[in-house]
Amino acid sequence: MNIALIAHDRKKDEMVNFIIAYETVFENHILYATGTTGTRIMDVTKLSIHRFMSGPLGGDQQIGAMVATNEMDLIIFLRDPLMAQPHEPDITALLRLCDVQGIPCATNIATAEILVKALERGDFAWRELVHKYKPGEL
Ligand SMILES: O=C(CO)COP(=O)(O)O
Repeated sequence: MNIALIAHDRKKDEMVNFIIAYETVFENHILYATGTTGTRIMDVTKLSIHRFMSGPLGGDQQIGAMVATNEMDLIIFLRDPLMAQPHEPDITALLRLCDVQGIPCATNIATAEILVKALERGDFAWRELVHKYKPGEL
């Protein structure tokens, strides 16, 4: 399963602690992240993560491109709802694309926990079928 991990600055500690708690689940999947989030997680876990650009430099858009082509299966995006971001249009675009493609996207830790437990149970196994098709074929 392709999973994207993204956290705004004041949510990064929460993200890191969350990933540590569920490292044994995440180690079975292909992980992607925006630049700084990925570095922070790799610093404290054994996980290997493909890092895109930092969010403000286009990382959200790069993950959005994978969503657009239906290659991303699940996103955990711990947004900071109390601080304006310079790249707000990119964030909105990514969330919109998740709705376009019907991709599960948790924007807070409570939802993230539910999605990870579902992932652990195999509830998203049907997504593997999607990978058999080229972008646009479905
Ligand atoms: O800004 C972000 C997402 O919108 C996150 O980017 P970083 O992980 O590079 O801090």
